[in-house]
Amino acid sequence: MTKLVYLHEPGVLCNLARRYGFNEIYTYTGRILIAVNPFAKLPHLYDMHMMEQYKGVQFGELSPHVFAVTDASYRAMVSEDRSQSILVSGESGAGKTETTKLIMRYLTFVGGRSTGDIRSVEQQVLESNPLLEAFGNARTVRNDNSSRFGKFVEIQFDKSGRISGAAVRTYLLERSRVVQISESERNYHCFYQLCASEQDADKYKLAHPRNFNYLNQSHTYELEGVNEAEEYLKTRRAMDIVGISFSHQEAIFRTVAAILHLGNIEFSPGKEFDSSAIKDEKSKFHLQMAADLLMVDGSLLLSTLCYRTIKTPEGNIVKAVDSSAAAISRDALAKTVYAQLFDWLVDNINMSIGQDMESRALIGVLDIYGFECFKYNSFEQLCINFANEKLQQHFNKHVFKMEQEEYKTEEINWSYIEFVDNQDILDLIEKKPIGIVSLLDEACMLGKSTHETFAMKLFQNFKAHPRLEKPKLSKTDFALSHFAGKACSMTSISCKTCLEFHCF
Ligand SMILES: Nc1ncnc2c1ncn2[C@@H]1O[C@H](COP(=O)(O)OP(=O)(O)OP(=O)(O)O)[C@@H](O)[C@H]1O
Repeated sequence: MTKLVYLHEPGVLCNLARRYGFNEIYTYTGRILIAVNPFAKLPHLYDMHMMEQYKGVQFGELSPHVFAVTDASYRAMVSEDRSQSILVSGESGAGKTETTKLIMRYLTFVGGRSTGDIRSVEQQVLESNPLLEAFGNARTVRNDNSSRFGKFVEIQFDKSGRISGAAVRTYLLERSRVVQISESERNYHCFYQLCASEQDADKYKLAHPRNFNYLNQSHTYELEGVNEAEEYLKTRRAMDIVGISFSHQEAIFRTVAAILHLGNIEFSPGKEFDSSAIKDEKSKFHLQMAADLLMVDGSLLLSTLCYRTIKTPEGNIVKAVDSSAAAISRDALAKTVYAQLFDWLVDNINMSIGQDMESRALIGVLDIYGFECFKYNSFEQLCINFANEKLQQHFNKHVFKMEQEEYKTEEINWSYIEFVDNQDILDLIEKKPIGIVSLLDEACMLGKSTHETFAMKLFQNFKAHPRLEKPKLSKTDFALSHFAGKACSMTSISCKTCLEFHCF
Protein backbone atom coordinates (compact mmCIF):
# COMPACT_ATOMS: atom_id res chain seq x y z
CA MET A 1 0.00 0.00 0.00
CA THR A 2 2.80 2.39 0.89
CA LYS A 3 4.14 2.06 -2.66
CA LEU A 4 1.01 3.61 -4.13
CA VAL A 5 1.70 6.91 -5.90
CA TYR A 6 -1.49 8.48 -4.55
CA LEU A 7 -2.14 7.37 -1.05
CA HIS A 8 -5.77 8.29 -0.60
CA GLU A 9 -9.00 6.42 0.07
CA PRO A 10 -10.02 5.68 -3.55
CA GLY A 11 -6.50 4.46 -4.31
CA VAL A 12 -6.47 2.21 -1.26
CA LEU A 13 -9.89 0.76 -2.04
CA CYS A 14 -9.03 0.23 -5.70
CA ASN A 15 -5.81 -1.54 -4.72
CA LEU A 16 -7.65 -3.83 -2.29
CA ALA A 17 -10.36 -4.61 -4.86
CA ARG A 18 -7.85 -5.43 -7.60
CA ARG A 19 -5.82 -7.68 -5.34
CA TYR A 20 -9.02 -9.36 -4.16
CA GLY A 21 -9.82 -10.00 -7.81
CA PHE A 22 -6.61 -12.08 -8.00
CA ASN A 23 -7.56 -13.94 -4.80
CA GLU A 24 -4.95 -11.92 -2.90
CA ILE A 25 -6.98 -11.29 0.24
CA TYR A 26 -4.07 -9.91 2.28
CA THR A 27 -2.34 -6.56 1.80
CA TYR A 28 0.25 -4.74 3.92
CA THR A 29 0.16 -1.14 4.97
CA GLY A 30 3.53 -0.89 6.66
CA ARG A 31 3.32 -3.45 9.42
CA ILE A 32 -0.45 -3.56 9.41
CA LEU A 33 -2.16 -6.39 7.60
CA ILE A 34 -5.46 -5.72 5.89
CA ALA A 35 -7.56 -8.84 5.28
CA VAL A 36 -10.55 -8.85 2.96
CA ASN A 37 -13.00 -11.60 3.86
CA PRO A 38 -13.04 -14.15 0.99
CA PHE A 39 -16.31 -15.78 2.17
CA ALA A 40 -14.98 -18.97 0.61
CA LYS A 41 -12.79 -21.78 1.86
CA LEU A 42 -9.17 -21.23 0.79
CA PRO A 43 -7.44 -24.27 2.36
CA HIS A 44 -4.26 -23.86 0.32
CA LEU A 45 -3.67 -20.52 2.08
CA TYR A 46 -3.51 -22.07 5.51
CA ASP A 47 -2.08 -25.59 5.16
CA MET A 48 1.07 -27.01 6.75
CA HIS A 49 3.16 -26.15 3.71
CA MET A 50 2.19 -22.48 4.08
CA MET A 51 3.06 -22.46 7.77
CA GLU A 52 6.46 -23.97 7.04
CA GLN A 53 7.09 -21.34 4.35
CA TYR A 54 6.50 -18.42 6.71
CA LYS A 55 8.44 -19.83 9.66
CA GLY A 56 11.37 -17.58 10.55
CA VAL A 57 11.23 -15.57 7.32
CA GLN A 58 11.86 -11.82 7.48
CA PHE A 59 8.60 -9.85 7.60
CA GLY A 60 7.74 -8.55 4.13
CA GLU A 61 9.85 -11.07 2.23
CA LEU A 62 6.89 -13.26 1.25
CA SER A 63 3.36 -12.30 0.20
CA PRO A 64 1.31 -10.59 2.90
CA HIS A 65 -0.21 -13.18 5.20
CA VAL A 66 -1.62 -13.52 8.71
CA PHE A 67 1.10 -16.13 9.38
CA ALA A 68 3.79 -13.54 8.60
CA VAL A 69 2.38 -11.14 11.21
CA THR A 70 2.14 -13.95 13.74
CA ASP A 71 5.66 -15.15 12.98
CA ALA A 72 7.04 -11.62 13.42
CA SER A 73 5.25 -11.37 16.74
CA TYR A 74 6.61 -14.73 17.92
CA ARG A 75 10.18 -13.87 16.85
CA ALA A 76 9.94 -10.49 18.59
CA MET A 77 8.75 -12.18 21.77
CA VAL A 78 11.64 -14.67 21.71
CA SER A 79 14.40 -12.24 20.73
CA GLU A 80 13.30 -9.28 22.86
CA ASP A 81 12.01 -11.48 25.69
CA ARG A 82 8.91 -9.28 25.79
CA SER A 83 5.19 -9.98 25.53
CA GLN A 84 3.50 -9.03 22.27
CA SER A 85 -0.06 -8.32 21.19
CA ILE A 86 -1.88 -8.67 17.93
CA LEU A 87 -4.99 -6.57 17.47
CA VAL A 88 -7.67 -7.95 15.17
CA SER A 89 -10.24 -5.30 14.50
CA GLY A 90 -13.00 -4.76 11.99
CA GLU A 91 -16.72 -4.52 11.59
CA SER A 92 -19.09 -7.39 12.20
CA GLY A 93 -18.58 -10.24 9.73
CA ALA A 94 -15.15 -8.94 8.64
CA GLY A 95 -13.49 -12.21 9.69
CA LYS A 96 -11.95 -11.36 13.09
CA THR A 97 -12.79 -14.63 14.79
CA GLU A 98 -11.55 -16.72 11.83
CA THR A 99 -8.33 -14.69 11.80
CA THR A 100 -7.87 -15.20 15.55
CA LYS A 101 -8.17 -18.95 15.04
CA LEU A 102 -5.53 -18.86 12.29
CA ILE A 103 -3.16 -16.92 14.54
CA MET A 104 -3.59 -19.52 17.26
CA ARG A 105 -3.00 -22.33 14.82
CA TYR A 106 0.25 -20.76 13.68
CA LEU A 107 1.43 -20.09 17.25
CA THR A 108 0.84 -23.74 18.11
CA PHE A 109 2.83 -24.69 15.04
CA VAL A 110 5.89 -22.61 16.00
CA GLY A 111 5.65 -22.95 19.77
CA GLY A 112 4.15 -26.45 20.26
CA ARG A 113 3.35 -27.20 23.88
CA SER A 114 6.27 -28.22 26.08
CA THR A 115 4.49 -30.41 28.61
CA GLY A 116 3.90 -33.39 26.34
CA ASP A 117 0.16 -32.86 26.58
CA ILE A 118 -1.58 -34.69 23.73
CA ARG A 119 -4.18 -31.97 23.21
CA SER A 120 -2.56 -28.76 22.03
CA VAL A 121 -3.52 -25.43 23.56
CA GLU A 122 -5.04 -24.43 20.27
CA GLN A 123 -7.18 -27.56 20.41
CA GLN A 124 -8.21 -26.82 23.96
CA VAL A 125 -9.06 -23.20 23.21
CA LEU A 126 -10.94 -24.29 20.09
CA GLU A 127 -12.78 -27.02 21.99
CA SER A 128 -14.12 -24.40 24.34
CA ASN A 129 -15.36 -22.36 21.38
CA PRO A 130 -18.77 -24.06 20.98
CA LEU A 131 -19.45 -23.20 24.59
CA LEU A 132 -18.42 -19.55 24.27
CA GLU A 133 -20.39 -19.36 21.03
CA ALA A 134 -23.58 -20.87 22.50
CA PHE A 135 -23.62 -18.23 25.24
CA GLY A 136 -21.86 -15.31 23.55
CA ASN A 137 -22.88 -15.50 19.88
CA ALA A 138 -26.13 -14.58 18.18
CA ARG A 139 -27.64 -14.00 14.78
CA THR A 140 -27.33 -10.39 13.61
CA VAL A 141 -28.27 -8.86 10.27
CA ARG A 142 -24.62 -9.19 9.24
CA ASN A 143 -23.61 -12.57 10.57
CA ASP A 144 -25.59 -15.67 11.63
CA ASN A 145 -22.96 -16.46 14.23
CA SER A 146 -21.77 -13.08 15.38
CA SER A 147 -19.62 -12.87 18.54
CA ARG A 148 -21.33 -10.38 20.83
CA PHE A 149 -18.31 -9.96 23.09
CA GLY A 150 -14.68 -9.00 22.77
CA LYS A 151 -12.01 -11.55 23.47
CA PHE A 152 -8.34 -11.41 24.43
CA VAL A 153 -6.71 -14.81 24.03
CA GLU A 154 -3.41 -15.05 25.87
CA ILE A 155 -1.02 -17.73 24.68
CA GLN A 156 1.65 -18.09 27.35
CA PHE A 157 5.22 -19.24 26.70
CA ASP A 158 8.09 -20.54 28.81
CA LYS A 159 11.70 -19.38 28.59
CA SER A 160 12.48 -21.61 25.65
CA GLY A 161 9.59 -20.19 23.61
CA ARG A 162 7.33 -23.22 24.03
CA ILE A 163 3.66 -22.80 24.83
CA SER A 164 3.05 -23.31 28.54
CA GLY A 165 -0.58 -22.25 28.97
CA ALA A 166 -3.41 -20.09 27.72
CA ALA A 167 -6.29 -18.00 28.96
CA VAL A 168 -9.30 -16.31 27.46
CA ARG A 169 -10.43 -12.92 28.78
CA THR A 170 -13.70 -11.50 27.58
CA TYR A 171 -14.96 -7.93 27.38
CA LEU A 172 -18.11 -5.97 26.71
CA LEU A 173 -20.65 -8.77 26.40
CA GLU A 174 -23.69 -7.25 24.71
CA ARG A 175 -26.01 -7.52 27.70
CA SER A 176 -28.89 -5.59 26.14
CA ARG A 177 -29.48 -8.46 23.69
CA VAL A 178 -30.74 -10.66 26.55
CA VAL A 179 -33.84 -8.50 26.86
CA GLN A 180 -34.09 -6.65 23.57
CA ILE A 181 -33.56 -7.81 19.98
CA SER A 182 -33.98 -5.97 16.70
CA GLU A 183 -35.84 -7.17 13.64
CA SER A 184 -34.24 -10.21 11.89
CA GLU A 185 -31.85 -10.75 14.79
CA ARG A 186 -31.90 -13.32 17.57
CA ASN A 187 -31.03 -13.59 21.22
CA TYR A 188 -28.03 -15.73 22.30
CA HIS A 189 -28.04 -19.22 20.74
CA CYS A 190 -28.33 -21.05 24.10
CA PHE A 191 -31.95 -19.90 24.60
CA TYR A 192 -33.14 -21.48 21.33
CA GLN A 193 -31.07 -24.60 21.98
CA LEU A 194 -32.68 -25.13 25.36
CA CYS A 195 -36.20 -24.54 23.96
CA ALA A 196 -35.48 -27.27 21.36
CA SER A 197 -34.04 -29.72 23.87
CA GLU A 198 -37.30 -31.68 24.36
CA GLN A 199 -36.83 -33.38 27.75
CA ASP A 200 -34.97 -30.50 29.37
CA ALA A 201 -37.35 -27.97 27.85
CA ASP A 202 -40.26 -29.89 29.39
CA LYS A 203 -38.49 -30.08 32.72
CA TYR A 204 -38.14 -26.28 32.83
CA LYS A 205 -41.64 -25.66 31.41
CA LEU A 206 -40.28 -24.12 28.23
CA ALA A 207 -41.94 -24.19 24.82
CA HIS A 208 -41.39 -22.73 21.35
CA PRO A 209 -39.42 -19.45 21.49
CA ARG A 210 -42.47 -17.56 20.20
CA ASN A 211 -43.95 -17.92 23.71
CA PHE A 212 -41.23 -15.88 25.38
CA ASN A 213 -40.99 -12.10 25.37
CA TYR A 214 -37.19 -12.14 25.29
CA LEU A 215 -37.23 -14.24 22.10
CA ASN A 216 -40.33 -13.23 20.15
CA GLN A 217 -39.64 -9.53 19.57
CA SER A 218 -37.91 -10.10 16.24
CA HIS A 219 -40.07 -12.99 14.95
CA THR A 220 -36.84 -14.74 13.93
CA TYR A 221 -36.43 -18.17 15.47
CA GLU A 222 -34.53 -20.42 13.07
CA LEU A 223 -31.06 -20.32 11.54
CA GLU A 224 -30.56 -21.71 8.06
CA GLY A 225 -29.00 -25.17 8.17
CA VAL A 226 -28.92 -25.33 11.97
CA ASN A 227 -30.73 -27.92 14.07
CA GLU A 228 -31.06 -26.41 17.55
CA ALA A 229 -31.66 -29.76 19.26
CA GLU A 230 -28.36 -31.05 17.86
CA GLU A 231 -26.62 -27.82 18.82
CA TYR A 232 -27.91 -28.27 22.36
CA LEU A 233 -26.20 -31.67 22.53
CA LYS A 234 -22.99 -30.14 21.14
CA THR A 235 -23.06 -27.47 23.83
CA ARG A 236 -23.55 -30.15 26.47
CA ARG A 237 -20.61 -32.10 25.01
CA ALA A 238 -18.43 -28.98 25.05
CA MET A 239 -19.33 -28.59 28.74
CA ASP A 240 -18.22 -32.18 29.35
CA ILE A 241 -14.91 -31.51 27.58
CA VAL A 242 -14.30 -28.35 29.59
CA GLY A 243 -14.97 -30.38 32.74
CA ILE A 244 -18.21 -28.76 33.88
CA SER A 245 -19.93 -31.29 36.15
CA PHE A 246 -23.45 -32.57 35.47
CA SER A 247 -24.87 -30.69 38.43
CA HIS A 248 -23.26 -27.45 37.28
CA GLN A 249 -24.60 -28.03 33.76
CA GLU A 250 -28.07 -28.40 35.23
CA ALA A 251 -27.62 -25.18 37.19
CA ILE A 252 -26.51 -23.35 34.04
CA PHE A 253 -29.60 -24.36 32.06
CA ARG A 254 -31.86 -23.74 35.03
CA THR A 255 -30.56 -20.18 35.02
CA VAL A 256 -31.10 -19.84 31.25
CA ALA A 257 -34.70 -21.06 31.67
CA ALA A 258 -35.24 -18.75 34.64
CA ILE A 259 -34.26 -15.77 32.50
CA LEU A 260 -36.90 -16.70 29.90
CA HIS A 261 -39.58 -17.00 32.60
CA LEU A 262 -38.42 -13.72 34.14
CA GLY A 263 -39.01 -12.01 30.80
CA ASN A 264 -42.66 -13.13 30.81
CA ILE A 265 -43.47 -11.43 34.11
CA GLU A 266 -45.61 -8.40 33.35
CA PHE A 267 -46.75 -5.62 35.64
CA SER A 268 -49.84 -3.44 35.92
CA PRO A 269 -50.39 -0.24 37.95
CA GLY A 270 -50.81 -0.98 41.67
CA LYS A 271 -53.57 0.33 43.92
CA GLU A 272 -51.49 3.22 45.20
CA PHE A 273 -50.14 6.07 43.12
CA ASP A 274 -46.85 5.21 41.36
CA SER A 275 -46.87 1.60 42.46
CA SER A 276 -47.00 -1.68 40.56
CA ALA A 277 -48.41 -5.18 40.91
CA ILE A 278 -48.10 -8.43 39.04
CA LYS A 279 -50.38 -8.34 36.00
CA ASP A 280 -52.26 -11.65 35.83
CA GLU A 281 -52.25 -15.39 36.48
CA LYS A 282 -49.91 -16.05 33.56
CA SER A 283 -47.34 -13.64 34.99
CA LYS A 284 -47.76 -15.25 38.41
CA PHE A 285 -46.91 -18.62 36.89
CA HIS A 286 -43.74 -17.25 35.28
CA LEU A 287 -42.76 -15.45 38.48
CA GLN A 288 -43.03 -18.67 40.46
CA MET A 289 -41.12 -20.61 37.79
CA ALA A 290 -38.32 -18.02 37.73
CA ALA A 291 -38.14 -18.02 41.53
CA ASP A 292 -38.09 -21.83 41.75
CA LEU A 293 -35.39 -22.14 39.12
CA LEU A 294 -33.26 -19.44 40.73
CA MET A 295 -34.00 -21.03 44.14
CA VAL A 296 -35.29 -17.81 45.66
CA ASP A 297 -38.52 -16.89 47.40
CA GLY A 298 -41.24 -15.85 44.89
CA SER A 299 -42.76 -13.04 46.95
CA LEU A 300 -39.34 -11.64 47.79
CA LEU A 301 -38.45 -11.65 44.09
CA LEU A 302 -41.67 -9.78 43.30
CA SER A 303 -41.13 -7.16 45.97
CA THR A 304 -37.55 -6.68 44.79
CA LEU A 305 -38.91 -5.80 41.36
CA CYS A 306 -41.84 -3.63 42.54
CA TYR A 307 -39.99 -1.65 45.23
CA ARG A 308 -36.69 0.10 45.44
CA THR A 309 -34.57 0.67 48.51
CA ILE A 310 -32.90 4.03 48.89
CA LYS A 311 -30.01 4.24 51.30
CA THR A 312 -29.93 7.42 53.38
CA PRO A 313 -27.80 8.42 56.37
CA GLU A 314 -30.91 7.92 58.53
CA GLY A 315 -31.45 4.39 57.25
CA ASN A 316 -33.04 2.62 54.29
CA ILE A 317 -36.23 3.93 52.72
CA VAL A 318 -38.36 1.45 50.76
CA LYS A 319 -40.38 3.04 47.98
CA ALA A 320 -42.86 1.54 45.50
CA VAL A 321 -42.07 1.96 41.79
CA ASP A 322 -44.50 2.19 38.88
CA SER A 323 -45.03 -0.67 36.44
CA SER A 324 -42.59 0.60 33.81
CA ALA A 325 -39.83 0.96 36.45
CA ALA A 326 -40.63 -2.57 37.69
CA ALA A 327 -40.20 -3.86 34.12
CA ILE A 328 -36.83 -2.05 33.90
CA SER A 329 -35.76 -3.75 37.16
CA ARG A 330 -36.85 -7.13 35.76
CA ASP A 331 -34.74 -6.58 32.62
CA ALA A 332 -31.77 -5.34 34.64
CA LEU A 333 -31.94 -8.51 36.75
CA ALA A 334 -32.10 -10.73 33.64
CA LYS A 335 -29.11 -8.96 32.07
CA THR A 336 -27.03 -9.11 35.24
CA VAL A 337 -27.73 -12.80 35.87
CA TYR A 338 -26.86 -13.65 32.26
CA ALA A 339 -23.64 -11.60 32.29
CA GLN A 340 -22.53 -13.27 35.54
CA LEU A 341 -23.30 -16.69 34.10
CA PHE A 342 -21.17 -15.86 31.06
CA ASP A 343 -18.25 -14.72 33.25
CA TRP A 344 -18.54 -17.90 35.33
CA LEU A 345 -18.34 -20.00 32.16
CA VAL A 346 -15.22 -18.14 31.02
CA ASP A 347 -13.58 -18.78 34.42
CA ASN A 348 -14.34 -22.49 34.08
CA ILE A 349 -12.91 -22.58 30.56
CA ASN A 350 -9.71 -20.98 31.83
CA MET A 351 -9.38 -23.50 34.62
CA SER A 352 -9.78 -26.29 32.09
CA ILE A 353 -7.25 -24.93 29.57
CA GLY A 354 -4.69 -24.33 32.27
CA GLN A 355 -2.99 -21.00 32.73
CA ASP A 356 0.69 -20.70 33.41
CA MET A 357 0.95 -18.09 36.15
CA GLU A 358 4.73 -18.10 35.85
CA SER A 359 4.98 -17.82 32.10
CA ARG A 360 7.96 -15.90 30.76
CA ALA A 361 6.05 -13.92 28.13
CA LEU A 362 2.81 -14.11 26.24
CA ILE A 363 1.29 -13.28 22.91
CA GLY A 364 -2.13 -11.77 23.26
CA VAL A 365 -4.64 -11.75 20.43
CA LEU A 366 -7.36 -9.17 20.79
CA ASP A 367 -10.50 -9.90 18.77
CA ILE A 368 -12.76 -6.97 19.42
CA TYR A 369 -15.63 -5.04 17.84
CA GLY A 370 -14.63 -2.09 15.68
CA PHE A 371 -16.39 1.31 15.94
CA GLU A 372 -20.15 0.89 15.96
CA CYS A 373 -22.72 3.35 14.75
CA PHE A 374 -26.34 2.23 14.47
CA LYS A 375 -29.59 4.06 14.02
CA TYR A 376 -30.10 3.88 17.79
CA ASN A 377 -26.97 3.70 19.92
CA SER A 378 -26.87 3.00 23.62
CA PHE A 379 -24.41 2.81 26.48
CA GLU A 380 -22.94 -0.33 24.89
CA GLN A 381 -21.92 1.56 21.74
CA LEU A 382 -20.42 4.29 23.92
CA CYS A 383 -18.27 1.64 25.66
CA ILE A 384 -17.28 -0.09 22.40
CA ASN A 385 -16.36 3.18 20.71
CA PHE A 386 -14.48 4.34 23.81
CA ALA A 387 -12.48 1.07 23.75
CA ASN A 388 -11.65 1.74 20.10
CA GLU A 389 -10.55 5.30 20.85
CA LYS A 390 -8.25 3.87 23.53
CA LEU A 391 -6.79 1.39 21.07
CA GLN A 392 -6.35 4.19 18.55
CA GLN A 393 -4.52 6.24 21.17
CA HIS A 394 -2.24 3.28 21.93
CA PHE A 395 -1.57 2.90 18.22
CA ASN A 396 -0.87 6.63 17.76
CA LYS A 397 1.50 6.58 20.69
CA HIS A 398 3.50 3.63 19.43
CA VAL A 399 3.43 4.18 15.70
CA PHE A 400 3.62 7.96 15.51
CA LYS A 401 4.68 9.55 18.76
CA MET A 402 7.32 7.10 19.96
CA GLU A 403 8.64 6.20 16.51
CA GLN A 404 9.09 9.85 15.59
CA GLU A 405 10.75 10.58 18.92
CA GLU A 406 13.22 7.82 18.11
CA TYR A 407 13.93 9.28 14.65
CA LYS A 408 14.55 12.61 16.29
CA THR A 409 17.02 11.25 18.86
CA GLU A 410 18.82 9.26 16.19
CA GLU A 411 18.82 12.36 13.98
CA ILE A 412 17.29 10.53 11.06
CA ASN A 413 16.12 12.72 8.25
CA TRP A 414 12.43 12.16 7.70
CA SER A 415 9.35 14.23 7.08
CA TYR A 416 7.10 14.56 10.09
CA ILE A 417 3.84 12.63 9.76
CA GLU A 418 0.77 14.55 10.86
CA PHE A 419 -1.73 12.51 12.79
CA VAL A 420 -4.93 13.29 14.60
CA ASP A 421 -4.44 13.01 18.33
CA ASN A 422 -7.65 11.76 19.92
CA GLN A 423 -6.76 12.70 23.50
CA ASP A 424 -9.57 15.29 23.49
CA ILE A 425 -12.32 12.70 23.03
CA LEU A 426 -10.75 10.38 25.61
CA ASP A 427 -10.78 13.25 28.10
CA LEU A 428 -14.35 14.07 27.20
CA ILE A 429 -15.40 10.51 28.01
CA GLU A 430 -13.19 9.46 30.91
CA LYS A 431 -11.74 12.52 32.62
CA LYS A 432 -12.44 12.86 36.34
CA PRO A 433 -14.20 14.59 38.01
CA ILE A 434 -16.03 15.87 34.90
CA GLY A 435 -16.39 13.62 31.91
CA ILE A 436 -19.28 11.68 30.40
CA VAL A 437 -18.67 8.60 32.58
CA SER A 438 -18.31 10.63 35.80
CA LEU A 439 -21.46 12.59 35.01
CA LEU A 440 -23.30 9.33 34.30
CA ASP A 441 -22.09 7.89 37.60
CA GLU A 442 -23.31 10.97 39.41
CA ALA A 443 -26.69 10.86 37.62
CA CYS A 444 -27.14 7.20 38.55
CA MET A 445 -26.45 7.94 42.20
CA LEU A 446 -28.92 10.81 42.44
CA GLY A 447 -32.42 9.45 42.65
CA LYS A 448 -33.98 12.37 40.79
CA SER A 449 -31.92 12.27 37.60
CA THR A 450 -33.69 11.98 34.29
CA HIS A 451 -32.44 11.74 30.72
CA GLU A 452 -33.11 15.48 30.37
CA THR A 453 -31.21 16.52 33.50
CA PHE A 454 -28.22 14.41 32.47
CA ALA A 455 -28.16 15.87 28.96
CA MET A 456 -28.47 19.39 30.34
CA LYS A 457 -25.57 18.87 32.71
CA LEU A 458 -23.45 17.38 29.95
CA PHE A 459 -24.01 20.31 27.59
CA GLN A 460 -23.49 22.83 30.40
CA ASN A 461 -20.10 21.34 31.16
CA PHE A 462 -18.98 20.90 27.56
CA LYS A 463 -20.66 23.81 25.84
CA ALA A 464 -18.37 24.24 22.87
CA HIS A 465 -16.55 20.92 22.84
CA PRO A 466 -15.62 20.14 19.22
CA ARG A 467 -16.37 16.43 19.69
CA LEU A 468 -19.77 16.82 21.30
CA GLU A 469 -22.92 17.79 19.46
CA LYS A 470 -26.51 18.28 20.44
CA PRO A 471 -28.89 16.75 17.89
CA LYS A 472 -31.49 19.32 16.94
CA LEU A 473 -34.73 17.46 17.62
CA SER A 474 -33.97 15.77 20.91
CA LYS A 475 -33.59 16.94 24.48
CA THR A 476 -31.86 13.79 25.66
CA ASP A 477 -29.55 12.62 22.86
CA PHE A 478 -25.95 13.61 22.37
CA ALA A 479 -23.58 12.94 19.50
CA LEU A 480 -19.88 12.19 19.70
CA SER A 481 -17.53 12.69 16.77
CA HIS A 482 -15.21 9.72 16.82
CA PHE A 483 -12.07 9.28 14.79
CA ALA A 484 -11.17 5.93 13.32
CA GLY A 485 -9.24 4.84 10.30
CA LYS A 486 -6.11 6.79 11.16
CA ALA A 487 -4.67 3.35 11.85
CA CYS A 488 -3.85 3.14 8.17
CA SER A 489 -2.26 6.58 8.50
CA MET A 490 -4.18 7.77 5.50
CA THR A 491 -7.92 7.57 5.92
CA SER A 492 -9.76 9.54 8.49
CA ILE A 493 -13.32 8.48 8.99
CA SER A 494 -15.49 10.58 11.19
CA CYS A 495 -18.22 8.64 12.91
CA LYS A 496 -20.94 10.41 14.76
CA THR A 497 -22.73 8.41 17.37
CA CYS A 498 -26.04 9.61 18.70
CA LEU A 499 -26.45 8.21 22.14
CA GLU A 500 -29.67 7.95 23.96
CA PHE A 501 -29.00 8.12 27.65
CA HIS A 502 -30.21 5.21 29.73
CA CYS A 503 -29.87 4.98 33.46
CA PHE A 504 -28.39 1.62 34.52
N1 LIG B 1 -9.95 -16.18 6.11
C1 LIG B 1 -11.17 -16.63 5.83
N2 LIG B 1 -11.34 -17.62 4.94
C2 LIG B 1 -12.57 -18.08 4.63
N3 LIG B 1 -13.73 -17.60 5.16
C3 LIG B 1 -13.62 -16.62 6.05
C4 LIG B 1 -12.36 -16.07 6.44
N4 LIG B 1 -12.60 -15.10 7.35
C5 LIG B 1 -13.93 -15.05 7.53
N5 LIG B 1 -14.56 -15.95 6.75
C6 LIG B 1 -16.04 -16.19 6.66
O1 LIG B 1 -16.72 -15.06 7.19
C7 LIG B 1 -17.62 -15.43 8.24
C8 LIG B 1 -17.62 -14.37 9.31
O2 LIG B 1 -16.35 -14.32 9.90
P1 LIG B 1 -16.14 -14.09 11.48
O3 LIG B 1 -17.22 -14.77 12.24
O4 LIG B 1 -14.72 -14.40 11.76
O5 LIG B 1 -16.41 -12.52 11.52
P2 LIG B 1 -16.24 -11.54 12.76
O6 LIG B 1 -15.48 -10.35 12.25
O7 LIG B 1 -15.65 -12.27 13.92
O8 LIG B 1 -17.76 -11.14 13.01
P3 LIG B 1 -18.50 -10.68 14.35
O9 LIG B 1 -17.87 -9.40 14.79
O10 LIG B 1 -19.92 -10.51 13.91
O11 LIG B 1 -18.34 -11.80 15.32
C9 LIG B 1 -17.10 -16.79 8.72
O12 LIG B 1 -18.15 -17.57 9.23
C10 LIG B 1 -16.50 -17.39 7.47
O13 LIG B 1 -17.51 -18.02 6.71
